[in-house]
Parts: sequence; C-alpha cells; structure tokens
Amino acid sequence: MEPPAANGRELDVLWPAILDSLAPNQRVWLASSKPVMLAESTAVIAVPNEFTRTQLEGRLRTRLEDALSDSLNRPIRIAVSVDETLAPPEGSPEAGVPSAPDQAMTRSDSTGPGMAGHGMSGFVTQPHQQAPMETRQQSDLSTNIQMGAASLTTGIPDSPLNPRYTFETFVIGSSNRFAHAAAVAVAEAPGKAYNPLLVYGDSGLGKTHLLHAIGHYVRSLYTGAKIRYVSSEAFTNDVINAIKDANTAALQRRYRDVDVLLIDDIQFLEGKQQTQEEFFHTFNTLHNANKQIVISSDRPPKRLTQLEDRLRNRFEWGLLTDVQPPDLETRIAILRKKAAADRLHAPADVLEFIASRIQTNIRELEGALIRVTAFASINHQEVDLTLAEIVLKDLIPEGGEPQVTAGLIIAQTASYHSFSIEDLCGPSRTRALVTARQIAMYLCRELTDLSLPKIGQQFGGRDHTTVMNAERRIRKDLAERQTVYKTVNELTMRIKQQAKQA
Ligand SMILES: Nc1ncnc2c1ncn2[C@@H]1O[C@H](COP(=O)(O)OP(=O)(O)OP(=O)(O)O)[C@@H](O)[C@H]1O
Repeated sequence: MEPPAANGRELDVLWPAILDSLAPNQRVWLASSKPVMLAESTAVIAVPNEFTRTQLEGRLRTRLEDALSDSLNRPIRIAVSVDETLAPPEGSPEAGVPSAPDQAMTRSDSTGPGMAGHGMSGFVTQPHQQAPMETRQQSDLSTNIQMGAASLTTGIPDSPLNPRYTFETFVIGSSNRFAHAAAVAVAEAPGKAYNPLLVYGDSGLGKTHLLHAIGHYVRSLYTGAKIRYVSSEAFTNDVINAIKDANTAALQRRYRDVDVLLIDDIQFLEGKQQTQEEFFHTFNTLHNANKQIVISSDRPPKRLTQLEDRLRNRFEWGLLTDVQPPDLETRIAILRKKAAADRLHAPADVLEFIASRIQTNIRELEGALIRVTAFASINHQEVDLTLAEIVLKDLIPEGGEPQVTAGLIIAQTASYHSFSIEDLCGPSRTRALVTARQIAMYLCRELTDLSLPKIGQQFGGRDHTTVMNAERRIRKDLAERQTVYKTVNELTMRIKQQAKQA
C-alpha cells in the first residue's frame, strides 16, 4: 500500500484537468479550490469557505468523484477541507455567504502531524499563528474535513499505537487479503464502511497489527480524530476500577467519546458479566453515533459461547473476517521485511528455510529469525543454513504441522460441493464445477508446497497455466465475492482438521 500523502503530485496534475472538464457554471464554484493530497482512495480538496464546501459536497461531488475515479482507474472519494487562506475572487460565487460553522464539532488543540506541505492538518487545521483570537476560533471551527454527514470528534489524547504496526509494514497474502482490505476500507471511512469490523483468527496472525494500522491510518487522514486502542483485559480492569471508585462517568467518557474504538482479544470478556454489560452500552452508544468499532477475537462470534447473545449478535451486524496462517511466500516476504526493518542480516536461503519450518504463527516466525541472528551474533558466526538448522531444531517440536495433501483437498472440496472426485477432476466445464475446481487448485497452492505442474497432474493432467489462472481468479474473487471467501475459509478449516486426525 502506498503510504498516505504519497501521491500529492498526481492529484496536482489531475485536478486542473478535471476542473476544465466541468461546465463553466460548475467550474466557477471551484476556481480557488486546491488539491491537498491523495491517500489510497481518498482525495482531499481544500476550498476557501464552508459555503463552497457545501457546494462541492452536494451537487458537484458525484461528478468530481466519477472523473477522478476514471482518471485514476480506481474508486476515489472526495473529502473536503476548508482553508481560509484560499481567498476566492471578489464577486465570485465562491465568495458567497459562508454558512455557520458546525457547532457540534468542537475546537481541537490537537498537535498531531499535519498533512505534508499544507497549512492545515487533515481533519482539523492548526490555528493560524498570528490571527486574532476571534478569527482564530472561527477558523478552527470551520476547517474540519468531513466525510459525508458524519463528523469526527476531537479533543482527548489518543491511546498509544505501536509505530511498527502500520499498513506499510503489513505483508499482504492470500491468508489476510480480505481482512487487510476491510481494515483499509474502515480506516478510510470510519463508521461507514463496515461497523463493527471483527477480525478473528489464531494467535500471532496479525490481528493486533491490523487494529493498530487502522488507528494510524485514520490518524493520518483525519488529524484530531479520537482513536482508542484497548485490550479487553485493560478494558475489564478499567471497568473494575470504575466500579470500585464509583466513577463510571469517567469510564464512559473514555470509551464512548471516541471516533474509533479498537478493542483487542474480545474473548477475554467471556464470563465477565459486568464488563460485558458496560461494553454492550459502549457499543450501542458508539454504533448509534456512527462511530467506528473494530474488534479482534481468537474465534468467530458464534464460538464465543460465554458471551451474551446480544453482544454476539451485534458483532455480526458489520463484517466478520478472519486471518489464516500465511502461505510460504507470504512467510518469506514477512521475514524479508522484518529483517530489513530490524537490520538483521540473513541470506535468502536462511529466510526460506525458517519460513518453511514455521508455518502457523507469525510471532514465532519473527521469533525464529531473531533467535537465529542472535545466535550467530553471540557466537561471532555468519548466519548460514547449518547454523539456522541447529537453532531451529530446538525451536520446533518433533512432528511439526499436519501434512496436507492434494488428495485430501480434492476429496474435501468435492464432498463440500456434493460432487464426485471424478467430476471435480474430469473434463466437465459447468459453472459450478469450474468454480469448485478452481477453489481446490487454489487451496493446493496455498496449503501444500506442490509446484504448479504437479497440481495440474492431480486434476486429470491439466496444464500448469490452468492452475495459475485458477489461483489468480480465486485470489481476486476472495476479495470481491463473499461466497467464495466463505467457501475457501470453511474448506481450509475442514482440511486442516482432517489432516490432524490422519
Ligand atoms: N501480515 C503481516 N505482515 C507483517 N507482520 C505481521 C503480519 N501479520 C503479523 N505480523 C507480525 O506478527 C506479530 C504477531 O502479530 P499480532 O500480535 O498482530 O498477532 P495477533 O493475531 O494479534 O495475536 P494474538 O491473538 O496472540 O494477540 C507482530 O509482530 C506482527 O507485526
């Protein structure tokens, strides 16, 4: 993913051309507008006053978003900021009477990082330095960036986010592509895309990383947005203390007066009635106010059996997505990134070796790399395969992960779709069979280390390019078609369970 604010120039070039394409009576509204930045799918445009903002957000929005989306070949949304230093020409429609600033949005004293090269800071502008108090307040009030109708609140200090857990440091693979895409969507339009977003999966697969990344990205797009990250354990402690100190008002302010609540490891709330009660009301307050809630869990809500039904039901209102153990290529990519970030020197064959041996937990994967490089350093040795083998022998238990075979994948996929194995591997090209076959091929790529031609052989001697196309197709569908995503997910679980019992 491009870092936010990296594409400012692209927008600088595009914006005048897009204005040129408007009818003169539309263009006249935007003569003083200025492109601020392009972050993923959001283009931030500054205008001189609230009046113009209303015009842009109203009748001109669709026209401009369509033009930008066409030019950039991806869906683009517009966020509008007000920058009073952009004076409209006297007598132009833009100079029309500015509407009153939105009183619901309070002034922010946020000193968060601003958007590059602009006198304002994304969600709320910094005060103009020498401006008299009155003008300054007016300016502060009227310089919020808004996404549609919902506005983000400002004012309390944020909870700390791990600076290493960003979208830039997150490696995308088939195991987490959907979760990543959902997380980006939520960060770009908090409270709008999916609410709540619930990410579940086994330990060490990047759930916390994604929660923090959402927080960072929201912060970069909407300076001043109130983001609170909390583990469910810390939330429980806060509830206990608030009850003990008879100070639930402070607790409620802390968790209900936010724009984005990121709550990690929700399974810890199981069996804790009072904490669940408090969280239920927090959830309702935030959800009713269109504030974003992001939850992580080690299980899907249905399996959080010690959680009240009303909470579990609410968790299913938005989007559920899981993170799976990464495939070999993703594991290698994660190790490469980690090695570069931490300046750990390890040759490619060692990274591949570690990635091939540790398959289920990214934390363990990173831990192994650290162990290997630390061992080499302590013993003043080069990092090489022999050394890595010695270190990993201690780290990995005998037996390792269950072995998944192509035969098992084919059998499970056939039975899931009520086809025979002969049909699945045979020549028929009915739509349902083709999809099931492609899913099975995709799973062979992901869950086994078989080469493309070997997988092709398993499916009645098909060519390796057929397998390649199937993989590409399903990868794309996974991010776009919920049914494919669910099937792949369910099948993966079944196959692994079966492999364990074998
Ligand atoms: N896709 C990824 N790309 C890069 N690093 C990753 C990725 N997924 C996980 N990691 C790293 O793996 C480690 C473990 O991830 P994280 O703590 O987010 O897992 P988790 O799913 O929240 O686990 P737990 O449920 O135990 O809290 C972190 O250092 C994280 O940065």
